[in-house]
Amino acid sequence: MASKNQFITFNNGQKYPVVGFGTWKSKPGEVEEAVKVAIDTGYRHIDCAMVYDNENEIGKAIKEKIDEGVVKREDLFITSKLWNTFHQPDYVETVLKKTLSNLQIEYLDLYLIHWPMAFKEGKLEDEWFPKDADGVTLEGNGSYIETWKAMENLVTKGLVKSIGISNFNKKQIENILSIATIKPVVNQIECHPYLNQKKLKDFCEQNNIFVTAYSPLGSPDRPWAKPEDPSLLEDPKIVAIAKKYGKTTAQVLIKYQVQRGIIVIPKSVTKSRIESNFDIWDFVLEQGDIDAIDTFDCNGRVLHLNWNSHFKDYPFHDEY
Ligand SMILES: NC(=O)C1=CN([C@@H]2O[C@H](COP(=O)(O)OP(=O)(O)OC[C@H]3O[C@@H](n4cnc5c(N)ncnc54)[C@H](OP(=O)(O)O)[C@@H]3O)[C@@H](O)[C@H]2O)C=CC1
Ligand SMILES: CC(=O)C(C)=O
Repeated sequence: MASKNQFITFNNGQKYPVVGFGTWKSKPGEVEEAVKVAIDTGYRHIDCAMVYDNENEIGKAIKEKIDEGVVKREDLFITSKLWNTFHQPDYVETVLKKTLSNLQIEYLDLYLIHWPMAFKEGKLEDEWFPKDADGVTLEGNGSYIETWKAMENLVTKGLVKSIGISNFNKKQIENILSIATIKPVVNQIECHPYLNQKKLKDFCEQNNIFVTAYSPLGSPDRPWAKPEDPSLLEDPKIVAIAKKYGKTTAQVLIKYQVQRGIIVIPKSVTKSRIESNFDIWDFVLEQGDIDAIDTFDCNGRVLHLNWNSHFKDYPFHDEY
């Protein structure tokens, strides 16, 4: 199994592995083993979030691999995200420290504001999705601008190496850039052939911000998926391209992002898939195939969280 990876360089000089390992929906009981397999396979970039409710187990896997001597802490690139109930600036450091303690590490390589929108402010023991009696998600007073200032303090204190954003649209990025002392290094967004994010990617690149593609395989295990939804992994056009290279559709979907200069974080808890998703270094998609895949865009967003579309900072009303 090839264990090489490509690295990109953020606007602050930090190098980061292009292919990372997703952990949303990886359940306690399976995620520890999955992260160990990932590290053994050669992944060094692990994408976490407090809201995934599994950082404790990921921390155990990381500690075990460091204790075994398989990796050193400085070989790993660990990302986590500040959840929407924690946009109050005074609380940001406390929440980050809880993530560090769950992951059993002293610093994060990258910390993201998970969404621009603020939910009703909470504490660590509270609900991740606070709702009223009718089940409607409650908006908070937090502002991502104030949150960003608190994120900058984490860099100054050495608790995180880089900071970034996730699910931000163009206008929201402009708002951050207009007040930032420390600029975001990435915007982590949904990105795959059905939603290739060309315009937002171009805008991010013009501002020296990398895009990280989440749900690069179309997130088939998202909790709200319906049997009749289109399946990216089984799309005959992508299957045909995969056959041409003798690769799996997942390998083509991952390599498509790498060749576009996009960081990509596929998730799996299946050993053979964890390994094959990382085994993408021995082929190059021809430009004609990349151009063809670019035409599959159909604004096919799967992670719209549209039950929050009444929030002032809901990001998906704008074109991009
Ligand atoms: N910032 C944000 O708001 C968000 C961030 N993310 C991050 O991005 C990561 C990836 O996105 P995610 O939504 O999980 O979905 P992905 O697009 O990575 O798809 C994961 C699904 O694909 C399956 N799969 C993985 N590899 C293969 C393969 N080779 N062949 C067939 N099926 C495969 C997995 O199954 P199995 O596990 O059973 O092998 C799982 O069901 C997340 O885990 C998370 O870390 C995701 C959503 C939002
Ligand atoms: C999966 C995820 O990151 C969400 C729902 O924000």
